[in-house]
Amino acid sequence: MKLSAANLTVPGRLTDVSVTLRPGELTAICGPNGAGKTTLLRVLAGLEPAPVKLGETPLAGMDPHRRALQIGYLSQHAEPAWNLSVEALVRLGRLPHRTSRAEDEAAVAAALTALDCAHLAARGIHTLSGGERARVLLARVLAGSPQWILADEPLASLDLAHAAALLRHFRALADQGTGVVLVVHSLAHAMNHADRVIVLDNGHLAADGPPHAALSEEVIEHVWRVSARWTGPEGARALSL
Ligand SMILES: Nc1ncnc2c1ncn2[C@@H]1O[C@H](COP(=O)(O)OP(=O)(O)OP(=O)(O)O)[C@@H](O)[C@H]1O
Repeated sequence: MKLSAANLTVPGRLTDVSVTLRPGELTAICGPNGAGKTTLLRVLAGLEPAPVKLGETPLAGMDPHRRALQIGYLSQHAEPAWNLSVEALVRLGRLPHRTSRAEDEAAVAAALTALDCAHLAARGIHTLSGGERARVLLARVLAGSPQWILADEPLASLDLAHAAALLRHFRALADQGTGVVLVVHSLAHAMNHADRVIVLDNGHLAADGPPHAALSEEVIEHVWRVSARWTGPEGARALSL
């Protein structure tokens, strides 16, 4: 089912933004600081009142339990209040499901493994490094096996190897039909790994399309006010400033 918003306006934050996101695609949302990326992601996750639809059903009227099964959201500044063990925290991702204990445990184990967190399972979340904590919080989202994953800067605190592994995992999920929507600041990540890029500029939709078009040098100059050149082969492009 598509996730769509038509003529979305959040006063002072988004102006007349229309997007239709498709399952099975990896979509990157890019834009300068304050452009409205987090606001758009939160709205698409149903966390702020707005005319967003999943298929033909308005998110606002959807049963919260059903919505939680469909949409997994990772906040940019998630900070668990309690020092739960990593395993207990990731298990919270199973809360919307009414499945057997064995199924839940299998999903938790798979999510921990996918994010390279299995060795941290018994640790308290407050004892982890920033990057480890970021991986665990994303593992919690993955454990819920949502149809849509909306993640706000999931790569921001990951080292090179974990970022590469996570991008491969997102690609595999998208190829299996999950809708993956990521806020990213690295335009090279968006260019090389996304199927589609949405560019926001000061609350407005500046571009929406395949990466080579949405992140053309002209768009980058216009939106980021930076003169930059793409170099290197397709799939491994680098941005030279
Ligand atoms: N709760 C709020 N109330 C009022 N204004 C807000 C609120 N949250 C964000 N804003 C403003 O809305 C604009 C968009 O913010 P948003 O967090 O969506 O930007 P962003 O593109 O995610 O930025 P960044 O790259 O810095 O994380 C900014 O000008 C911000 O100051």
